[in-house]
Amino acid sequence: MANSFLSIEKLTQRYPDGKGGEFTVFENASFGIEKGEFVCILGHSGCGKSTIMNILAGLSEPTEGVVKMDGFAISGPSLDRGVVFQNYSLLPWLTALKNVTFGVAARFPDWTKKKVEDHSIAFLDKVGLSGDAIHRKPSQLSGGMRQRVSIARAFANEPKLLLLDEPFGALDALTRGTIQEELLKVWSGTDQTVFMITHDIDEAILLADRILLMTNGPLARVAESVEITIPRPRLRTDIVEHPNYYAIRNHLVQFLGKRSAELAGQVSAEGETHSPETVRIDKTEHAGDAQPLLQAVKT
Ligand SMILES: Nc1ncnc2c1ncn2[C@@H]1O[C@H](COP(=O)(O)OP(=O)(O)OP(=O)(O)O)[C@@H](O)[C@H]1O
Repeated sequence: MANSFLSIEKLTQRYPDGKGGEFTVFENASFGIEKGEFVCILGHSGCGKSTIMNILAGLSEPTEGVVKMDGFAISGPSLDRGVVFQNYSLLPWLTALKNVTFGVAARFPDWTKKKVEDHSIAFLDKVGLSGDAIHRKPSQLSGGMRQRVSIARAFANEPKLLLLDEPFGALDALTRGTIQEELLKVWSGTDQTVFMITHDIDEAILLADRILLMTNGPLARVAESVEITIPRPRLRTDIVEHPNYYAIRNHLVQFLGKRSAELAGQVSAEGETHSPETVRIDKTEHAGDAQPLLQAVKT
């Protein structure tokens, strides 16, 4: 894990409790993410998902612990790490295209104006935006179109790590479904690593290689790492037919409905590290007859 592309080592976050003391959001959390992986994190409100994401983005410092990317400790924001929030955060005075070229030109200062523009147009096209729409300002676009611009902008900058904080939270279900598939399309052609917060179990199964499950806070922990044993490319309409789909889904629902509370609030022993347990659920014939339906292996 310490050799992973992204290595989260003994991360602890405490905040003042407003009564002169402090409370611990999570303690000694340790996990790794490999290059090119798409990892989603699921957990109840307040368990510390956004706190972890802000630390990975370099927007805030943990109370203790370190995050390393490519072996180097993260400190402060960097163009190597792109963030997409739920509220789009586009520059309102620029067109959709200019919102993308703005970042690309900063990231690749040696490129000609034409190269920057062609590259940006190609990424907008991948998320289904072309023609007139790319010359409109954010206020003239729908919520779904704005979020497409945010995603195109983040991928066009080619950061090593993309952090997505509930990017589809504000969208209606139909738009959400289309953009999820566009996101997969734009990601699958790259070796970019994605870490995404979502509250939507089906979205996480569709998108992720692995889902990290957090117990409830305070004193939350990343308890499990559930492998999504459904081959890619995945389509929303097809994956529900896969023999592993409902087995994985039920496991996630059980965790969030029950075990996230049962496992919550455990104080660590001095110096203890909390690494998630790997959970692999495979009901396909390739899994082998002798294999149990659910394997839980400590990493
Ligand atoms: N700057 C801060 N000062 C004090 N407490 C904070 C601060 N930021 C977050 N918290 C607290 O830390 C805990 C974790 O917050 P965080 O936003 O990371 O949770 P979350 O899992 O992302 O929740 P949600 O799913 O609702 O977005 C919460 O109890 C929150 O109130």
